[in-house]
Amino acid sequence: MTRLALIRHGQSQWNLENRFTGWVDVDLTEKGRAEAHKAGSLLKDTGIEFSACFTSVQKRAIRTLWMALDEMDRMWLPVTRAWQLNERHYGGLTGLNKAETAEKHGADQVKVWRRSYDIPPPPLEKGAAFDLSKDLRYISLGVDVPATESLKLTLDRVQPYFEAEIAPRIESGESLIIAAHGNSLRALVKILFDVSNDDIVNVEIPTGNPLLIEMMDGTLKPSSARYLDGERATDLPPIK
Ligand SMILES: O=C(O)[C@H](O)COP(=O)(O)O
Repeated sequence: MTRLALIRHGQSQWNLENRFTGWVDVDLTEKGRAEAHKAGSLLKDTGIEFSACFTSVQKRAIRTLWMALDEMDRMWLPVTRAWQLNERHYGGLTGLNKAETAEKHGADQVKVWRRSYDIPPPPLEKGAAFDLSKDLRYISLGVDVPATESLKLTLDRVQPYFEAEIAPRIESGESLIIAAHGNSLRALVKILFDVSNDDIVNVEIPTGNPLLIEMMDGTLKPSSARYLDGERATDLPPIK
């Protein structure tokens, strides 16, 4: 049986402050670190041997993976860091408080920006605060930092990477871990569970709670899926 474990990073400092984060490289809170440790403990209890891990180039996901692997006593596993697994870029909303933004623009508009499939937040102005186009990691990777991303634009960078680098290894029978972000994982869930553009609005990924997906051998088709921390589980799309 091939498994894929998806882990959204533990609570971040800006999750705690309820601020739109996107590509800003905030770290985990103490609660987020505890969530990462618990994620590792839950994965260890499954007894599953994973062969490799993938994460983003953002420290909240990288550190979550490190701490989970530490709990699993598997820190030696290969880890690939890919910008394609970064959180969705929140554009001009980056750094703003989500509640204040809802007061200013209306809760419905914020829900559209946060959870709709193809409507991006307003773009971030070049040179504005949180403009990461001069960030050394993206310059060294030759990445053109987006001004904003809808979930569709996020999926348009996640999917090719997943299909090129991760899917073939799952199809060959490897069990893998992906530690990433709320919206880059929503993109992956949309792909794996064939979720419609309308239904993806209702998919939420909890922090630091491994989503363990069992795949039909040799395929990318989920046969079962569950969050390992049942008390913090959110609704999953149906398996078709
Ligand atoms: O980027 C962020 O603000 C969070 O990591 C995800 O935010 P969201 O749940 O509002 O999409």
